[in-house]
Amino acid sequence: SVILPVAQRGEDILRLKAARVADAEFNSDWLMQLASAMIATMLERSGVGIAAPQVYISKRVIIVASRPNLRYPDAPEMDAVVMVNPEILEFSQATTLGEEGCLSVPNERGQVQRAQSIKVLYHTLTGEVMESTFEGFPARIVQHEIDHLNGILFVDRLS
Ligand SMILES: O=C(CSC(=O)[C@H](Cc1ccccc1)CC(F)(F)F)c1ccccc1
Ligand SMILES: [Zn+2]
Repeated sequence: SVILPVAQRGEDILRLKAARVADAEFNSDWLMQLASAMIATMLERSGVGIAAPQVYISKRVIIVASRPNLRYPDAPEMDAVVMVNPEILEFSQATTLGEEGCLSVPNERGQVQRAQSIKVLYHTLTGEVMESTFEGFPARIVQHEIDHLNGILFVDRLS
């Protein structure tokens, strides 16, 4: 499906606080098409996540799709999870330092401190409310993507 352009560091869209998806938008063709275009764009750029502001849509939608990779060889293989209006309800006290990269900050990698596990409340594309716990690399991706919804880039958090 559609591959979208990805905003790069320095573009204002990446620094905005994204708007919540309105109830009327759930189950809409618009939201479905946005999610599938985000997934296609993420896969094309071989990412493990992506946030709507990165494709110039300032709305609170993220995709999380962990897979084993060079840096995290034992990362779980996950089907892409679409999270609408995600909120982190709990952060573990335990944190881990781990390498991150970003499709909006090419050619840069860095060590970021993140909570080892988190409890997230989010809506599915159909508006169903989900509450899930994530650990390790998937938890890291969720925190990285929710940062994008709040105008934060991983380079702002380099240790
Ligand atoms: O697949 C990537 C490319 S960067 C990436 O997939 C970002 C997600 C991400 C990678 C690594 C840690 C946390 C989040 C995607 C972004 F920028 F749209 F959010 C990768 C980079 C470093 C470590 C492991 C994997
Ligand atoms: Zn990023």
